[in-house]
Amino acid sequence: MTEGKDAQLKEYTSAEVSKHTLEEDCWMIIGNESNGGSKVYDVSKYLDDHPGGAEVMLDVSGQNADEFFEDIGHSGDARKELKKYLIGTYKLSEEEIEKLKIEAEKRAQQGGGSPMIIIILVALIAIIYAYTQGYF
Ligand code: HEM
Repeated sequence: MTEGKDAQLKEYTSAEVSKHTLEEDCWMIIGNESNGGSKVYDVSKYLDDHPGGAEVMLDVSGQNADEFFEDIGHSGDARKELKKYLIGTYKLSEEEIEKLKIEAEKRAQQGGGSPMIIIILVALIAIIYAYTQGYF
C-alpha cells in the first residue's frame, strides 16, 4: 500500500534539501502531480553508477531536479532505480506557499485585464472601419 508507506515518509522542506550538495551527501527533489508528487531522494550512492554521469547530478544537487529528470526522458528502468533512493516527501514551507499564492493571484489579475483590452481594441477597429465605409 503506497499510501501507508508515504504516510511514514519524512517530510523535508527545500531549506533542508539544499544542505545536501556534496558528492558524499547528495539529495534532490524529483516528481510531480502526474507521478505521485514531489519526493526527496538521497542519490549519493548512485552518482558513480549514473549512466549520464555524476556531474549532471551534482549540478542539480540540493534542488528540484524534476524538470531535468523529465526532459531527458528517463526510462522505466531509471524510474525503478530512482525508487531505491527515496528518503521522504517534499513539503513547501509557509513562505513558499504564500509566494505561490501571491504569484497565482497576480496571474489571475493580469489574465482578467487582457481580454478587456482586446474587446476595446476590436470595438475601436470596428468603429474606424464603419466610419471609413461611410456608415456614419
Ligand atoms: C536518482 C536519479 C536518477 C536516476 C536513477 C537516473 C538514471 C538514469 C539511467 C538509468 C540512465 C540511462 C538511460 C535510461 O535508462 O533512461 C540515465 C541517463 C541520463 N541521465 Fe539520469 N538518472 C537520474 C537523475 C538524473 C538527473 C537529475 C539528470 C539531469 C540533471 C540526469 C541526466 C541524465 C543524462 C544526461 C543521461 C544520459 C542520456 C543519454 O546519454 O542518452 N539524470 N539516467
